[in-house]
Amino acid sequence: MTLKCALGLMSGTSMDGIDIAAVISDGEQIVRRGPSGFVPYEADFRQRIGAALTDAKAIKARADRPGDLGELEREITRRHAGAVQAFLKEHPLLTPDIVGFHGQTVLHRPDEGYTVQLGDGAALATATGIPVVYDMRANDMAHGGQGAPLVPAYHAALARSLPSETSDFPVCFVNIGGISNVTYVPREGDPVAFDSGPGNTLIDQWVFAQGGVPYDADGMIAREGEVIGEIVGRYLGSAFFERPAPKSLDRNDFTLDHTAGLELSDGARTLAAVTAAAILRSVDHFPEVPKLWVLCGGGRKNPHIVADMRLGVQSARVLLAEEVGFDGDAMEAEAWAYFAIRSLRQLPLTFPTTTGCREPVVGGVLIEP
Ligand SMILES: Nc1ncnc2c1ncn2[C@@H]1O[C@H](COP(=O)(O)OP(=O)(O)OP(=O)(O)O)[C@@H](O)[C@H]1O
Ligand SMILES: CC(=O)N[C@H]1[C@@H]2OC[C@@H](O2)[C@@H](O)[C@@H]1O[C@H](C)C(=O)O
Repeated sequence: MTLKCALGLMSGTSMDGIDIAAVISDGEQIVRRGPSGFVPYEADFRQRIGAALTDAKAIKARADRPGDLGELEREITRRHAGAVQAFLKEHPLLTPDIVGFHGQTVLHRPDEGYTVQLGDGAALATATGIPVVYDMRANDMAHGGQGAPLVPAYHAALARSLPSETSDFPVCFVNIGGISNVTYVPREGDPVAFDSGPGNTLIDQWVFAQGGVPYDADGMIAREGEVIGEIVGRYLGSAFFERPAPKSLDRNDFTLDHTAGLELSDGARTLAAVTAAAILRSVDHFPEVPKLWVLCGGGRKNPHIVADMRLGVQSARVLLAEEVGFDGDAMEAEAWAYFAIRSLRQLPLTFPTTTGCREPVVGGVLIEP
Protein backbone atom coordinates (compact mmCIF):
# COMPACT_ATOMS: atom_id res chain seq x y z
CA MET A 1 0.00 0.00 0.00
CA THR A 2 1.31 3.46 -0.86
CA LEU A 3 2.27 5.62 2.09
CA LYS A 4 1.29 9.26 2.26
CA CYS A 5 2.86 12.12 4.20
CA ALA A 6 0.23 14.26 5.94
CA LEU A 7 0.27 17.30 8.21
CA GLY A 8 -2.45 17.47 10.87
CA LEU A 9 -3.71 20.77 12.30
CA MET A 10 -5.69 20.84 15.56
CA SER A 11 -6.92 23.85 17.51
CA GLY A 12 -9.05 22.45 20.32
CA THR A 13 -11.66 23.55 22.83
CA SER A 14 -9.01 24.91 25.22
CA MET A 15 -8.38 27.57 22.57
CA ASP A 16 -4.70 27.65 23.59
CA GLY A 17 -3.24 27.55 20.05
CA ILE A 18 -2.51 25.42 16.99
CA ASP A 19 -1.03 21.92 17.25
CA ILE A 20 0.68 20.67 14.08
CA ALA A 21 2.12 17.22 13.43
CA ALA A 22 3.46 15.14 10.56
CA VAL A 23 2.53 11.50 10.01
CA ILE A 24 3.48 9.04 7.27
CA SER A 25 0.88 6.33 7.01
CA ASP A 26 -1.21 4.06 4.82
CA GLY A 27 -4.24 5.23 6.80
CA GLU A 28 -4.47 1.86 8.49
CA GLN A 29 -1.92 0.12 10.70
CA ILE A 30 1.26 1.72 9.37
CA VAL A 31 1.81 4.93 11.30
CA ARG A 32 5.20 6.64 11.30
CA ARG A 33 4.93 9.66 13.59
CA GLY A 34 7.03 12.63 12.53
CA PRO A 35 7.89 16.00 14.08
CA SER A 36 5.26 18.14 15.75
CA GLY A 37 4.91 21.70 16.92
CA PHE A 38 2.66 24.17 18.71
CA VAL A 39 1.85 27.79 17.91
CA PRO A 40 0.27 29.42 20.99
CA TYR A 41 -2.49 32.00 20.73
CA GLU A 42 -1.79 35.23 22.57
CA ALA A 43 -4.19 36.15 25.39
CA ASP A 44 -6.15 38.72 23.35
CA PHE A 45 -6.80 36.23 20.58
CA ARG A 46 -7.92 33.57 23.09
CA GLN A 47 -10.35 36.15 24.48
CA ARG A 48 -11.60 36.85 20.96
CA ILE A 49 -12.27 33.15 20.33
CA GLY A 50 -13.97 32.90 23.71
CA ALA A 51 -16.24 35.80 22.79
CA ALA A 52 -17.01 34.10 19.47
CA LEU A 53 -18.68 31.24 21.35
CA THR A 54 -21.36 33.76 22.31
CA ASP A 55 -21.76 34.96 18.70
CA ALA A 56 -22.00 31.29 17.65
CA LYS A 57 -25.13 30.73 19.75
CA ALA A 58 -27.03 32.67 17.05
CA ILE A 59 -26.02 30.13 14.38
CA LYS A 60 -29.06 28.39 12.88
CA ALA A 61 -27.38 26.88 9.81
CA ARG A 62 -23.79 25.60 9.56
CA ALA A 63 -22.71 28.30 7.09
CA ASP A 64 -23.98 31.16 9.29
CA ARG A 65 -21.19 33.46 10.51
CA PRO A 66 -22.90 36.03 12.75
CA GLY A 67 -20.99 38.76 14.59
CA ASP A 68 -17.22 38.42 14.47
CA LEU A 69 -17.28 34.84 13.16
CA GLY A 70 -16.63 35.65 9.50
CA GLU A 71 -13.53 37.76 10.11
CA LEU A 72 -12.39 35.39 12.87
CA GLU A 73 -12.58 32.45 10.45
CA ARG A 74 -10.37 34.31 7.99
CA GLU A 75 -7.88 35.12 10.78
CA ILE A 76 -7.86 31.54 12.07
CA THR A 77 -7.22 30.26 8.56
CA ARG A 78 -4.41 32.77 8.02
CA ARG A 79 -2.80 31.67 11.31
CA HIS A 80 -3.02 28.01 10.32
CA ALA A 81 -1.40 28.78 6.95
CA GLY A 82 1.38 30.60 8.78
CA ALA A 83 1.82 27.62 11.11
CA VAL A 84 2.19 25.27 8.12
CA GLN A 85 4.69 27.55 6.36
CA ALA A 86 6.80 27.98 9.51
CA PHE A 87 6.68 24.24 10.24
CA LEU A 88 7.85 23.31 6.72
CA LYS A 89 10.63 25.89 6.94
CA GLU A 90 11.74 24.20 10.18
CA HIS A 91 11.44 20.73 8.63
CA PRO A 92 12.51 21.23 4.98
CA LEU A 93 12.71 17.51 4.25
CA LEU A 94 8.97 17.10 4.81
CA THR A 95 6.97 16.98 1.57
CA PRO A 96 3.33 16.66 2.65
CA ASP A 97 0.84 15.18 0.19
CA ILE A 98 -2.12 16.42 2.20
CA VAL A 99 -3.13 18.58 5.19
CA GLY A 100 -5.85 17.53 7.66
CA PHE A 101 -7.42 20.74 8.99
CA HIS A 102 -9.75 20.67 12.03
CA GLY A 103 -10.42 24.36 12.56
CA GLN A 104 -11.88 25.86 15.75
CA THR A 105 -15.10 24.44 17.15
CA VAL A 106 -17.42 27.29 18.15
CA LEU A 107 -20.64 25.29 18.45
CA HIS A 108 -21.50 21.61 18.87
CA ARG A 109 -25.18 20.62 18.84
CA PRO A 110 -25.24 16.85 18.17
CA ASP A 111 -28.91 16.55 19.15
CA GLU A 112 -29.78 19.10 16.46
CA GLY A 113 -27.46 17.51 13.93
CA TYR A 114 -24.86 20.23 13.49
CA THR A 115 -21.40 21.19 14.59
CA VAL A 116 -19.43 24.26 13.49
CA GLN A 117 -15.66 24.51 13.13
CA LEU A 118 -14.23 27.84 11.91
CA GLY A 119 -11.63 27.22 9.20
CA ASP A 120 -11.70 27.76 5.43
CA GLY A 121 -10.20 24.70 3.74
CA ALA A 122 -10.10 26.29 0.28
CA ALA A 123 -8.26 29.35 1.57
CA LEU A 124 -5.77 27.14 3.43
CA ALA A 125 -5.11 25.06 0.27
CA THR A 126 -4.54 28.25 -1.74
CA ALA A 127 -2.25 29.78 0.90
CA THR A 128 -0.13 26.65 1.36
CA GLY A 129 -0.28 25.15 -2.13
CA ILE A 130 -1.06 21.78 -0.50
CA PRO A 131 -4.32 19.79 -0.89
CA VAL A 132 -6.47 20.05 2.26
CA VAL A 133 -9.06 17.76 3.82
CA TYR A 134 -11.26 19.61 6.29
CA ASP A 135 -14.84 19.51 7.72
CA MET A 136 -14.37 15.92 8.89
CA ARG A 137 -17.26 15.84 11.39
CA ALA A 138 -20.25 16.75 9.23
CA ASN A 139 -20.78 13.51 7.31
CA ASP A 140 -20.84 11.50 10.52
CA MET A 141 -23.71 13.66 11.77
CA ALA A 142 -25.46 13.30 8.41
CA HIS A 143 -25.45 9.54 9.13
CA GLY A 144 -26.88 9.83 12.62
CA GLY A 145 -23.62 10.21 14.54
CA GLN A 146 -22.59 12.68 17.22
CA GLY A 147 -19.82 14.13 15.00
CA ALA A 148 -17.37 13.57 17.88
CA PRO A 149 -15.08 12.19 19.15
CA LEU A 150 -13.12 11.29 16.01
CA VAL A 151 -9.68 10.58 17.53
CA PRO A 152 -10.71 7.06 18.69
CA ALA A 153 -9.92 5.51 15.31
CA TYR A 154 -6.37 6.80 15.70
CA HIS A 155 -6.17 5.71 19.35
CA ALA A 156 -7.16 2.19 18.22
CA ALA A 157 -4.36 2.14 15.61
CA LEU A 158 -1.85 3.27 18.25
CA ALA A 159 -3.19 0.78 20.82
CA ARG A 160 -2.61 -2.09 18.43
CA SER A 161 0.92 -0.84 17.77
CA LEU A 162 1.86 -1.02 21.49
CA PRO A 163 4.71 -3.46 22.15
CA SER A 164 3.48 -6.61 23.88
CA GLU A 165 5.57 -5.88 27.00
CA THR A 166 3.62 -2.63 27.44
CA SER A 167 0.19 -3.37 26.09
CA ASP A 168 -2.64 -4.77 28.13
CA PHE A 169 -6.17 -5.11 26.82
CA PRO A 170 -8.68 -3.70 27.27
CA VAL A 171 -6.77 -0.41 27.17
CA CYS A 172 -8.43 2.99 27.50
CA PHE A 173 -6.91 6.07 25.88
CA VAL A 174 -8.03 9.31 27.53
CA ASN A 175 -7.68 12.68 25.82
CA ILE A 176 -7.83 15.26 28.62
CA GLY A 177 -8.42 18.38 26.54
CA GLY A 178 -10.88 21.15 27.25
CA ILE A 179 -13.38 18.33 27.15
CA SER A 180 -12.21 14.79 27.98
CA ASN A 181 -12.94 11.89 25.69
CA VAL A 182 -12.24 8.18 26.16
CA THR A 183 -11.45 5.35 23.75
CA TYR A 184 -11.90 1.82 25.09
CA VAL A 185 -9.93 -0.59 22.88
CA PRO A 186 -10.57 -4.33 23.28
CA ARG A 187 -8.05 -6.92 22.10
CA GLU A 188 -10.35 -7.62 19.13
CA GLY A 189 -13.15 -5.57 17.58
CA ASP A 190 -14.12 -1.90 17.26
CA PRO A 191 -13.30 0.66 19.97
CA VAL A 192 -16.01 2.11 22.20
CA ALA A 193 -15.70 5.88 22.58
CA PHE A 194 -17.47 8.98 23.82
CA ASP A 195 -16.89 12.31 25.56
CA SER A 196 -16.55 11.61 29.29
CA GLY A 197 -17.08 15.11 30.73
CA PRO A 198 -15.25 18.37 31.41
CA GLY A 199 -11.49 18.10 30.97
CA ASN A 200 -9.46 21.27 31.53
CA THR A 201 -12.07 23.80 30.48
CA LEU A 202 -13.63 24.34 33.93
CA ILE A 203 -10.19 24.52 35.58
CA ASP A 204 -9.00 27.01 32.95
CA GLN A 205 -12.13 29.18 33.28
CA TRP A 206 -11.88 29.05 37.10
CA VAL A 207 -8.22 30.04 37.48
CA PHE A 208 -8.65 32.75 34.83
CA ALA A 209 -11.72 34.25 36.49
CA GLN A 210 -10.37 33.95 40.07
CA GLY A 211 -6.63 34.21 39.49
CA GLY A 212 -6.10 35.86 36.10
CA VAL A 213 -4.00 32.99 34.69
CA PRO A 214 -4.93 30.88 31.61
CA TYR A 215 -4.42 27.51 33.29
CA ASP A 216 -3.19 25.93 36.56
CA ALA A 217 0.37 25.18 35.50
CA ASP A 218 1.49 21.86 36.98
CA GLY A 219 -1.42 22.10 39.40
CA MET A 220 0.42 24.60 41.58
CA ILE A 221 -2.77 26.46 42.52
CA ALA A 222 -4.69 23.27 43.28
CA ARG A 223 -1.79 22.07 45.44
CA GLU A 224 -2.78 24.62 48.09
CA GLY A 225 -6.42 23.55 48.03
CA GLU A 226 -8.61 20.60 48.98
CA VAL A 227 -11.34 18.61 47.32
CA ILE A 228 -14.82 19.75 48.32
CA GLY A 229 -16.63 16.42 48.00
CA GLU A 230 -20.10 17.94 47.95
CA ILE A 231 -19.20 19.98 44.85
CA VAL A 232 -17.76 16.93 43.08
CA GLY A 233 -21.04 15.17 43.86
CA ARG A 234 -23.08 18.00 42.35
CA TYR A 235 -21.12 17.87 39.08
CA LEU A 236 -21.20 14.07 38.91
CA GLY A 237 -24.94 14.19 39.61
CA SER A 238 -25.49 15.44 36.07
CA ALA A 239 -27.68 13.14 33.96
CA PHE A 240 -24.90 13.22 31.35
CA PHE A 241 -22.92 10.60 33.27
CA GLU A 242 -25.80 8.14 33.32
CA ARG A 243 -26.37 8.54 29.60
CA PRO A 244 -24.95 5.59 27.64
CA ALA A 245 -22.71 6.13 24.59
CA PRO A 246 -22.83 7.59 22.04
CA LYS A 247 -22.48 11.04 23.63
CA SER A 248 -20.46 14.19 23.05
CA LEU A 249 -20.25 17.64 24.59
CA ASP A 250 -20.13 21.28 23.69
CA ARG A 251 -17.51 23.25 25.61
CA ASN A 252 -20.27 25.14 27.45
CA ASP A 253 -22.35 22.14 28.50
CA PHE A 254 -20.64 22.22 31.89
CA THR A 255 -20.24 25.57 33.68
CA LEU A 256 -18.75 26.97 36.88
CA ASP A 257 -22.22 27.15 38.45
CA HIS A 258 -21.39 24.80 41.33
CA THR A 259 -18.18 26.64 42.33
CA ALA A 260 -19.80 29.78 43.76
CA GLY A 261 -18.14 30.82 47.02
CA LEU A 262 -15.11 28.53 46.73
CA GLU A 263 -11.58 29.75 47.42
CA LEU A 264 -9.29 29.84 44.35
CA SER A 265 -7.19 26.82 45.37
CA ASP A 266 -10.10 24.75 46.64
CA GLY A 267 -11.90 25.39 43.36
CA ALA A 268 -8.88 24.36 41.27
CA ARG A 269 -8.34 21.20 43.33
CA THR A 270 -12.04 20.29 43.34
CA LEU A 271 -12.39 20.77 39.58
CA ALA A 272 -9.36 18.53 39.00
CA ALA A 273 -11.16 15.89 41.06
CA VAL A 274 -14.30 16.42 38.94
CA THR A 275 -12.30 15.80 35.75
CA ALA A 276 -10.79 12.57 37.11
CA ALA A 277 -14.11 11.36 38.56
CA ALA A 278 -15.87 12.00 35.25
CA ILE A 279 -13.27 9.96 33.38
CA LEU A 280 -13.58 7.10 35.88
CA ARG A 281 -17.38 7.12 35.57
CA SER A 282 -16.95 6.19 31.91
CA VAL A 283 -16.19 2.63 33.10
CA ASP A 284 -19.96 2.28 33.70
CA HIS A 285 -20.36 2.27 29.90
CA PHE A 286 -17.46 -0.05 29.00
CA PRO A 287 -17.84 -3.79 28.34
CA GLU A 288 -15.02 -4.52 30.84
CA VAL A 289 -12.79 -2.59 33.24
CA PRO A 290 -9.63 -1.39 31.44
CA LYS A 291 -6.35 -2.92 32.57
CA LEU A 292 -4.34 -0.01 31.22
CA TRP A 293 -5.15 3.70 30.93
CA VAL A 294 -3.06 5.94 28.62
CA LEU A 295 -3.44 9.68 29.30
CA CYS A 296 -2.90 12.28 26.57
CA GLY A 297 -3.92 15.89 26.08
CA GLY A 298 -2.82 18.82 28.21
CA GLY A 299 -4.68 17.63 31.31
CA ARG A 300 -2.14 14.80 31.74
CA LYS A 301 0.19 17.54 33.03
CA ASN A 302 -2.10 18.27 35.97
CA PRO A 303 -0.68 15.97 38.68
CA HIS A 304 -3.92 16.06 40.68
CA ILE A 305 -5.95 14.65 37.80
CA VAL A 306 -3.35 11.91 37.32
CA ALA A 307 -3.15 11.13 41.06
CA ASP A 308 -6.94 10.97 41.37
CA MET A 309 -7.08 8.65 38.35
CA ARG A 310 -4.46 6.34 39.90
CA LEU A 311 -6.34 6.28 43.20
CA GLY A 312 -9.56 5.41 41.44
CA VAL A 313 -8.52 2.56 39.15
CA GLN A 314 -7.54 -0.05 41.76
CA SER A 315 -5.14 -2.53 40.07
CA ALA A 316 -5.03 -1.04 36.55
CA ARG A 317 -2.02 0.95 35.33
CA VAL A 318 -2.38 4.66 34.53
CA LEU A 319 0.44 5.83 32.26
CA LEU A 320 1.15 9.07 30.47
CA ALA A 321 1.31 8.82 26.68
CA GLU A 322 5.08 9.41 26.80
CA GLU A 323 5.53 6.39 29.08
CA VAL A 324 4.32 4.16 26.24
CA GLY A 325 6.26 5.98 23.52
CA PHE A 326 3.63 8.45 22.27
CA ASP A 327 3.46 12.27 22.34
CA GLY A 328 0.50 13.34 24.46
CA ASP A 329 0.57 16.88 23.09
CA ALA A 330 0.72 15.96 19.40
CA MET A 331 -1.73 13.07 19.36
CA GLU A 332 -4.78 15.00 18.16
CA ALA A 333 -2.87 16.77 15.38
CA GLU A 334 -1.38 13.39 14.40
CA ALA A 335 -4.91 12.01 14.30
CA TRP A 336 -6.01 14.72 11.86
CA ALA A 337 -3.06 13.89 9.62
CA TYR A 338 -3.99 10.19 9.80
CA PHE A 339 -7.64 10.99 9.02
CA ALA A 340 -6.66 13.08 5.99
CA ILE A 341 -4.97 9.99 4.56
CA ARG A 342 -7.98 7.81 5.46
CA SER A 343 -10.23 10.36 3.80
CA LEU A 344 -8.16 10.24 0.60
CA ARG A 345 -8.56 6.45 0.63
CA GLN A 346 -12.27 6.76 1.46
CA LEU A 347 -11.77 4.73 4.64
CA PRO A 348 -14.22 5.41 7.49
CA LEU A 349 -13.31 7.89 10.24
CA THR A 350 -16.20 7.01 12.55
CA PHE A 351 -18.07 3.89 13.61
CA PRO A 352 -21.37 3.06 15.33
CA THR A 353 -19.39 2.33 18.52
CA THR A 354 -17.49 5.64 18.48
CA THR A 355 -20.08 8.24 17.45
CA GLY A 356 -23.35 6.29 17.07
CA CYS A 357 -23.46 6.68 13.27
CA ARG A 358 -25.66 4.12 11.55
CA GLU A 359 -22.73 2.44 9.79
CA PRO A 360 -18.98 3.13 9.39
CA VAL A 361 -18.78 6.58 7.77
CA VAL A 362 -16.14 8.35 5.70
CA GLY A 363 -15.55 12.03 6.33
CA GLY A 364 -13.85 15.19 5.13
CA VAL A 365 -13.99 17.52 2.14
CA LEU A 366 -10.94 17.44 -0.18
CA ILE A 367 -9.79 20.75 -1.67
CA GLU A 368 -6.98 20.91 -4.24
CA PRO A 369 -4.95 24.16 -4.23
N1 LIG B 1 1.75 22.31 32.53
C1 LIG B 1 0.43 22.17 32.60
N2 LIG B 1 -0.15 21.94 33.82
C2 LIG B 1 -1.51 21.79 33.92
N3 LIG B 1 -2.36 21.86 32.86
C3 LIG B 1 -1.80 22.09 31.65
C4 LIG B 1 -0.40 22.25 31.45
N4 LIG B 1 -0.18 22.47 30.12
C5 LIG B 1 -1.39 22.45 29.52
N5 LIG B 1 -2.35 22.22 30.44
C6 LIG B 1 -3.79 22.15 30.23
O1 LIG B 1 -4.02 21.60 28.94
C7 LIG B 1 -4.88 22.47 28.20
C8 LIG B 1 -4.58 22.31 26.72
O2 LIG B 1 -4.77 20.92 26.48
P1 LIG B 1 -5.08 20.41 25.00
O3 LIG B 1 -4.22 21.14 24.04
O4 LIG B 1 -5.05 18.94 25.05
O5 LIG B 1 -6.58 20.91 24.85
P2 LIG B 1 -7.41 21.00 23.48
O6 LIG B 1 -6.82 20.10 22.46
O7 LIG B 1 -7.57 22.44 23.15
O8 LIG B 1 -8.80 20.45 23.97
P3 LIG B 1 -9.81 19.44 23.23
O9 LIG B 1 -9.08 18.12 23.13
O10 LIG B 1 -10.98 19.45 24.14
O11 LIG B 1 -10.09 20.05 21.87
C9 LIG B 1 -4.58 23.85 28.73
O12 LIG B 1 -5.67 24.73 28.49
C10 LIG B 1 -4.41 23.55 30.21
O13 LIG B 1 -5.66 23.48 30.85
C1 LIG C 1 -17.00 19.16 18.46
C2 LIG C 1 -15.59 19.07 18.97
O1 LIG C 1 -14.70 19.77 18.53
N1 LIG C 1 -15.38 18.18 19.98
C3 LIG C 1 -14.06 17.98 20.51
C4 LIG C 1 -13.98 18.31 22.01
O2 LIG C 1 -12.63 18.17 22.44
C5 LIG C 1 -12.45 16.85 22.99
C6 LIG C 1 -13.79 16.20 22.74
O3 LIG C 1 -14.70 17.33 22.72
C7 LIG C 1 -13.84 15.55 21.34
O4 LIG C 1 -15.14 15.01 21.21
C8 LIG C 1 -13.63 16.56 20.20
O5 LIG C 1 -12.30 16.64 19.74
C9 LIG C 1 -11.48 15.49 19.61
C10 LIG C 1 -10.18 15.91 18.92
C11 LIG C 1 -12.14 14.37 18.77
O6 LIG C 1 -13.00 14.65 17.92
O7 LIG C 1 -11.70 13.24 18.96
